[in-house]
Amino acid sequence: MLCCHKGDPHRNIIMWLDHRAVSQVHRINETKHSVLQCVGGVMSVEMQAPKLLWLKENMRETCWDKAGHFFDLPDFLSWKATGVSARSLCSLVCKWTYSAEKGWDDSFWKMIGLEDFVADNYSKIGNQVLPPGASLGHGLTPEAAKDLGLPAGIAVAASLIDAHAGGLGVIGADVRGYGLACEGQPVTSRLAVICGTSSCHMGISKDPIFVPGVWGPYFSAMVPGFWLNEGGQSVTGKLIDHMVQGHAAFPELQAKATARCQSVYAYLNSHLDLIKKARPVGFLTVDLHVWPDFHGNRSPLADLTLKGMVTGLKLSQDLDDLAILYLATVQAIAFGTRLIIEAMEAAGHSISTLFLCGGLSKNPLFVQMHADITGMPVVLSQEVESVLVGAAILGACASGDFASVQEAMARMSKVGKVVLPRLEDKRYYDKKYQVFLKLVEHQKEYAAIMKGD
Ligand SMILES: Nc1ncnc2c1ncn2[C@@H]1O[C@H](COP(=O)(O)OP(=O)(O)O)[C@@H](O)[C@H]1O
Ligand SMILES: O=C(CO)[C@H](O)[C@H](O)COP(=O)(O)O
Repeated sequence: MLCCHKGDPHRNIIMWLDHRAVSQVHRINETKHSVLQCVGGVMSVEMQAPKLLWLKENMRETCWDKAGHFFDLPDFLSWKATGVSARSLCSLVCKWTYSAEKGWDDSFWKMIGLEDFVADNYSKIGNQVLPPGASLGHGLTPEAAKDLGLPAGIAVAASLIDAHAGGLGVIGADVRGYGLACEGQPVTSRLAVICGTSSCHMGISKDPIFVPGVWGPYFSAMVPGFWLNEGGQSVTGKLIDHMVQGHAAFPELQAKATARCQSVYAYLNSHLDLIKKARPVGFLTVDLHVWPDFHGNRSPLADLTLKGMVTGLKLSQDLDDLAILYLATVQAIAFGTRLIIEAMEAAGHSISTLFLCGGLSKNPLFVQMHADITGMPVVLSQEVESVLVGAAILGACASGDFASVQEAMARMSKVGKVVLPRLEDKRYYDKKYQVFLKLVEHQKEYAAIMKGD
């Protein structure tokens, strides 16, 4: 989020999934600057440096020269709540190239043409940095308290990015008694997957691990004292909505779901159960395959030019076709998670259990497909809004209820349900995964053919 001092107050935000800064991110990546090592070797177009450069190059007079501060959303919210413009270590490290050990790297900002920040000692993007959970100023200001209907002075914590708050809300749960492979193992064997509009894959380690195409290692950016690697998929919930809502049978689906007082996804899931006959539901996509990068690939390919692909379409467009296309899309997202996990494991992570949260974790089909396709058990939290649990953990630390984030995590995250993989279906998913990998290989070949003379 970027906040301008003057200009149109209704248009002072750039959304996280905004991809306008393509030319800027290419130039940033061409510098091969050492800070890029901590974003998987390639900076994402979604990060703040390319967006800032875009603003300087395209809105110099109306925004760049006049802006008081440039904020990430969580820092903007804590500033509005307390009047304190200190930034969270999480946002600066994960999105703005700040290093927990070395601070800002002047040479990077100079090299990409944003030397202005160096000259004014980073006052507009943050020169006071606090660990997530630290108490900010004097808490909620009287003005913010009035807006929120809360007492003034309530403790406000230095924030976490939403995905990181979700990770904090699930990854530390006590798993004793569920027979999970991660029981009695270090917390580093758990991968938190926060699945909403997009998905984020948060793995932690005791020592820094460099995973090509996966962001990090970021020290203490999620769990204090641990390094964080963050994989991600730029559109997941958004992709499912897009595929379903854009289908010719969507009006029929909507009418039928409304008549049953169900969400379209609950209706589709029960429709798939009806048409699967005796076979497992996942087998309905034997000849329908999707590559899910409709908005580029964030991890592990780090290629924003990639596009979505569907193979196996027929002339019919009825509710069965919609349901099967929806299933193939859900599966494609789960295959994307498998690809990210493989990249993380190849670099040194050892992951045995997934902890899912976010809007998509409310969808039982999405959860089961993640278990089946990765071959790992999926833990769902008791409190489905785990991002809010993460925020509450930070608040509890800021108000002094817990001495450390780790202690608050262990006490406040709770396992709700465990979904096991159907290992008997493994061979089928292994074959579909082979096709999945071929799709991207072929897409790259098409691009090369079209580039040739
Ligand atoms: N009850 C539900 N059943 C199935 N899918 C859901 C449900 N609720 C939300 N979703 C999916 O989750 C996505 C939004 O997730 P959410 O975590 O709310 O978003 P954000 O990441 O923007 O905070 C939607 O795009 C939708 O696909
Ligand atoms: O910052 C992120 C990753 O670090 C998330 O992608 C961001 O929080 C947006 O999430 P969503 O698109 O699901 O709302």
